[in-house]
Amino acid sequence: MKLPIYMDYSATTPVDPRVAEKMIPYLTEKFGNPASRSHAFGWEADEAVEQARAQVAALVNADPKEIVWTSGATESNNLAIKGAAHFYQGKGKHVVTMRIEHKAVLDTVRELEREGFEATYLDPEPSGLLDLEKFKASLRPDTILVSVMLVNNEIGVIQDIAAIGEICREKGILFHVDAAQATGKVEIDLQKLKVDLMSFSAHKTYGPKGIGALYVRRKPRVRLEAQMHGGGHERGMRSGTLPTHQIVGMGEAFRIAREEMTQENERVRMLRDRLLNGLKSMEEVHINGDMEHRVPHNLNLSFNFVEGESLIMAIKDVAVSSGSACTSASLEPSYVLRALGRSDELAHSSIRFSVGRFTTVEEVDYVIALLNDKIGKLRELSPLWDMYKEGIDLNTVQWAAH
Ligand SMILES: Cc1ncc(COP(=O)(O)O)c(C=O)c1O
Repeated sequence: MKLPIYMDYSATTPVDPRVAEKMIPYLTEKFGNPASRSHAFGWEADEAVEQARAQVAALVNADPKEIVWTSGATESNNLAIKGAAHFYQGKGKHVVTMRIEHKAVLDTVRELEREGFEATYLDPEPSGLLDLEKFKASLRPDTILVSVMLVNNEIGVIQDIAAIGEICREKGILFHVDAAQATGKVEIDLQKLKVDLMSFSAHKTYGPKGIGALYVRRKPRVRLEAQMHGGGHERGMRSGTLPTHQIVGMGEAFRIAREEMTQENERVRMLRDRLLNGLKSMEEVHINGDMEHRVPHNLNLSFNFVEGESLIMAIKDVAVSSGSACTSASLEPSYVLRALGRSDELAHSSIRFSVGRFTTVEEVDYVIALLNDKIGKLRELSPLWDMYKEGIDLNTVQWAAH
């Protein structure tokens, strides 16, 4: 078995070798600009772009004409939220989202607030799920847009976007969904869902980085104000020469996802559940987020009485994400876990494990053994752990002020 072990598939995935193989000719001999309408190089590239558009549309049961290429889910979220808010601002200036959205949504909504829009950030239930009654109560006559993610990147919880969409449609409010973490994990049927805008990214689904797409509903038609101005590509919604090789990669990655999703989810769920069983036999291990409404590859655990930074250092041969300060750009413990009502301590001691297509049983068993060993050792160094083991209620202890 090769070290380090990769268990951070929610951060990014390797490009599937089948995807890479399809991309290479479009970097070399098939290098034409898909916007060149007057010669065979352009036609060849354009054909590949349109085939990929159909492959992306097929995974989510959309019309290929509803797919707009972008540089990734960050750009798709920006285009959807700012594009819709700017276009429809005459109807109202209120936007609703959730506190556990990805920063690509939260910071975009904050930007709208700076422009004079108003925003409501809904808290999830402790499970991570949105309470539909609280959601309904947040809507106002001037609400023009709701943005709720399908799958949360930290805790893997799946929101009920079918129900949220019904409520939005009934009230004539546009509904945007960030589905960056959902493709290949969750069935998405845009013929059935009342979703108007949906963001996708290739690199979370075994495609290349730097390419994504935005679904823009045609019936009823959704309009957007462009955020990138130029040659009028993508029906004026997103200018810029299309990166054919990246697009071909995304198309092939989504084709594979559609074909292999059922078996892959089964295998990945088995690995995730094996990991959970091997870790939860330890004391004071807390699961973050609902386990029932959750993608099969994600596990987010807090290891009480262990400092997140020390744990990450102790298991440096295993690539995972931490809800703790020093491994992320911000100094705060995970805002997602805090929004679930987790204490700072538990948020700091959290680890997100995300397994995937190339994870093996051997790797899972190695990680289980390593964590059991290291957590045992780290806890031996913790005075709080000693007190807990002696049966002292830590909530009643008077700590000295510093
Ligand atoms: C839920 C979610 N939205 C958006 C993004 C940003 O996607 P991209 O890296 O394609 O810009 C990510 C990835 O980190 C994500 O997990």
